[in-house]
Amino acid sequence: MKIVLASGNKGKIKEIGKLMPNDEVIAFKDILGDIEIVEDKDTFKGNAIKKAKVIYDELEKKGYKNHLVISDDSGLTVPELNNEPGIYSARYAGENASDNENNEKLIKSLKEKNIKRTPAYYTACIAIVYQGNIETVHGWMHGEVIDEQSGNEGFGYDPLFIPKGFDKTLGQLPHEVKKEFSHRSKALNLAKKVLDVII
Ligand SMILES: O=c1[nH]c(=O)c2ncn([C@@H]3O[C@H](COP(=O)(O)OP(=O)(O)OP(=O)(O)O)[C@@H](O)[C@H]3O)c2[nH]1
Ligand SMILES: [Mg+2]
Repeated sequence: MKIVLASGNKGKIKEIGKLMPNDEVIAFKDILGDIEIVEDKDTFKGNAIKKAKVIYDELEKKGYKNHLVISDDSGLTVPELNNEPGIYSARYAGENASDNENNEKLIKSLKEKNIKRTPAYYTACIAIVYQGNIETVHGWMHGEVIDEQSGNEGFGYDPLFIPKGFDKTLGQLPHEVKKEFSHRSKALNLAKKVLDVII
C-alpha cells in the first residue's frame, strides 16, 4: 500500500517507515514540496486530522485519486509542569525550535521547580484520511523525565525520557526497545487494523 505521510519530522518519518515495512511510506514533501500547516487545534487529534486533511486535499488538487494519507500529532506531557509541553512539544522553546532547544527548555522548567525526575508520558494520535473517510487512533507511552540529557538515540525529548520498566533514557536505549512499545508503535498497530478494514 502506498501511504503519504503528512509529516515533516525526520524522526517520525524514519520510525513510521520502519514500523510499516510492507507499505511504501512517502513523505508528503517528496510529492508536494514544502507546505506550512498551522497546527492551531487544541488537541493532538485536532492537529492530526488537520495535517492529514490538508495533505489529502492538496494531493487531490494535483489529480491524485486513490491516495491514502496518514499524519501523526504527538508530544510529551509532564503533569508536574502543568501538563507542559503537550501539544506545543515541537515549539516548546519557540517557533522552529530545535530538539536541543526544546530539551534545554524542559530541563530549565524542571530545575526551576527543583525537580530531578518526575512522571511523564508521550501521546501519539495518528489520523488516516482515505476516500473522504477520517479515522484516528491513539497510543501512549508512560515513564519519567529527568533533568539532564543522556544518549543520542531516537529524536526530540528521548534523551530526557526514561520509559516505565527501564533505568535508561530512550536516548540510551536501542531503537528496537522504543519500537516495541512506543506511543507511535501502539498507535500505528491500531492504524494498521483500521487500514485492513477501510481498504
Ligand atoms: O523524544 C521524542 N520522541 C518521540 O517519539 C516523540 N514524538 C513526538 N515528540 C515530540 O513532540 C513533537 C511533535 O510535534 P508534532 O506532532 O507537531 O510534530 P512535528 O511538528 O515535529 O512534525 P509534523 O509531524 O507536525 O510535521 C516533536 O517535535 C517532538 O518534540 C517526540 N519526542
Ligand atoms: Mg507539527
